[in-house]
Amino acid sequence: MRIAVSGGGTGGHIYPALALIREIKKRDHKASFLYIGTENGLESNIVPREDIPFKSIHITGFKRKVSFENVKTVLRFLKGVKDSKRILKEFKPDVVIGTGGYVCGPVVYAAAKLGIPTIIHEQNSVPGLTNKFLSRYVDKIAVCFEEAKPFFPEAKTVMTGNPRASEVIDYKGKKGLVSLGMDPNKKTVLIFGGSRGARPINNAVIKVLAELREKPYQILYITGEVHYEAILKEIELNANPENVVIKAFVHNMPEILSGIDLAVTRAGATTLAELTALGIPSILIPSPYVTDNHQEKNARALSEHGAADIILEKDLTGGNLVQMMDSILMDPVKHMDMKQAAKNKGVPDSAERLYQVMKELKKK
Ligand SMILES: CC(=O)N[C@H]1[C@@H](OP(=O)(O)OP(=O)(O)OC[C@H]2O[C@@H](n3ccc(=O)[nH]c3=O)[C@H](O)[C@@H]2O)O[C@H](CO)[C@@H](O)[C@@H]1O
Repeated sequence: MRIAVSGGGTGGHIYPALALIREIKKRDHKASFLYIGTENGLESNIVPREDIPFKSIHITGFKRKVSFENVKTVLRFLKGVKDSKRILKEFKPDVVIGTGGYVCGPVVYAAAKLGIPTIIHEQNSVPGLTNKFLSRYVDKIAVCFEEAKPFFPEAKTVMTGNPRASEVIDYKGKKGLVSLGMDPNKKTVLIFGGSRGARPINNAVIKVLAELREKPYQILYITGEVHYEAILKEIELNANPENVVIKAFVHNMPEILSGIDLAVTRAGATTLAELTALGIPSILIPSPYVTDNHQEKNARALSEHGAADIILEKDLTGGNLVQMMDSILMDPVKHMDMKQAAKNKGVPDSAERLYQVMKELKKK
């Protein structure tokens, strides 16, 4: 099968696409792939590491307010459609799949207009603008939350889950933590603010760094690439406790996740798919800056089942974060219950489900 994939901007849209490609490679050795992204999204850094052919188009997202920028965006969209058509005609895919981010708009729209079978993958409980727009033109819409279904035409929509769930369950043990110099015999908390990091989470963590030194657990704290240098400068004064390892970004997240006991994070949908597939309890601090507040809805879909605790950003302090981490890690019964509840929400066979949808589309 020849498959063109498009998804970008942030990790939450890129990693599901890569996980799907990885799954298909295992099952169809002859499959070939083309990834279409932008030069300024995280995809231009992440995808080439995976040895997948990468082409870029130039496109920007719509501003929600009326502005002249939007006129330029429409022009760029039309140019993006033209460029996508040229790339697609050359590659001749059997199926085109979009995994979110505004780059998918022109690519998947162009594919639909060329009569190529198309799918969009919506990771969130509330769809973004691009997927709402594309849902009219595509053949299938794959979703990860029951809550997302009502936003799309029923006949086209299918529940697959997020392929990243299938990728992370292939990793076992604490090799990833040990490679960072961490102790495999200690309980571990992973703190990160999604794929780009989150300043409010960083602010809260920095304030309690010294206090964390006394804890019987260790912490892997990922700041996000753009915040890293500033954070290091800020904590020079406090000195970094030995049980806290600080990184800007890790490229081997599945290897890390298999070894952790608790995650403190934003409520990005791909992160949640990973945590639930592995049955990892979490403290979620949803970003309030996303479309339709979808992260809080993602988070509630877990917390309502006991799989996660939520701290809203407006209530976040270093103090209540540490208190909540302690209350989960120091209470084995609560920890076990949350693990089980998280696992119950996981969809570990997502990649296979999505691949089936693609195969059926190709047959038609
Ligand atoms: C601000 C914004 O618009 N965020 C959206 C974006 O989030 P974002 O890109 O942060 O997405 P997620 O939290 O869903 O996924 C982050 C991904 O990056 C990986 N990772 C993270 C840190 C690191 O050091 N290494 C690493 O590999 C995680 O394991 C995960 O696979 O896409 C998500 C999925 O559509 C949405 O739910 C989020 O609302």
